[in-house]
Amino acid sequence: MLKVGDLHVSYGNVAALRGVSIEVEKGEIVAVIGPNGAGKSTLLLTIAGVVRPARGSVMLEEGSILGIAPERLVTRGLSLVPEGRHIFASMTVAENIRLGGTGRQDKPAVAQDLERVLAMFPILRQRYQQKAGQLSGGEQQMLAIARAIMARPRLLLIDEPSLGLAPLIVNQVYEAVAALRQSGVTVLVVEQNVHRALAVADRTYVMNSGAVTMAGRSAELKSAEGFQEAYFGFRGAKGAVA
Ligand SMILES: Nc1ncnc2c1ncn2[C@@H]1O[C@H](COP(=O)(O)OP(=O)(O)OP(=O)(O)O)[C@@H](O)[C@H]1O
Repeated sequence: MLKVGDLHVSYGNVAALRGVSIEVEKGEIVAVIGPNGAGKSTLLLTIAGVVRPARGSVMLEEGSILGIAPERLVTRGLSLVPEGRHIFASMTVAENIRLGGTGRQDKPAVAQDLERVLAMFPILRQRYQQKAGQLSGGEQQMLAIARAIMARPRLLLIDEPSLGLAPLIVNQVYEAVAALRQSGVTVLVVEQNVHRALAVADRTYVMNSGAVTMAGRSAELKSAEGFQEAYFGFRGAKGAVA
């Protein structure tokens, strides 16, 4: 579904990605974990066409998508839920959700998808006519995911869905992410919360200082030899990754 090869990205003289390669198979949930500043968001933003790499390749289903603008990538089946959600606070929940389907011609299917996201996030149905700015952080995260789903992505990129949310709300958000698999959406999620990422993802990449330092099946990764070093970049205290 997605093949990223040898990506190099710099912001001025800060090297954010130093030769990152990852692959995501159709139907998988794949996580990218790593500490602050590892380059996780930069990786997602580069795949989504927001940031231009100095070098490397990004292939979506065999075709290069490098240099294609984010709004055009949506029509190619790739949507991004950015960190910080970026919902429109002064618009209603309904208006925000409908924005995700803008540009789609298949109106009956849009109506079906609307029902699907409201079934997935019942709280959004309850808050349907409220201003999005009145929602809690967790509800806004759900709204951002719902809006992205309305574009019918085949590949959904999600940046730090648990950021700043209470554990109970994080559960709901992650239940929704897990449920996306049933609707045939492939997911690449960036997460600082190692426990959540490993619980939801089939496979996980560990990043540190702009490079992939470890990768494997999530179930095996946490207890794998060298995981602490891969995550922290040095031998961290045993059990330090929660
Ligand atoms: N717009 C920018 N301008 C300059 N440097 C940046 C910019 N965005 C990110 N960086 C730097 O690039 C590196 C990678 O940052 P990035 O946000 O991709 O990491 P991250 O793993 O997503 O971290 P976090 O979890 O804190 O968002 C860091 O050193 C960061 O300071």
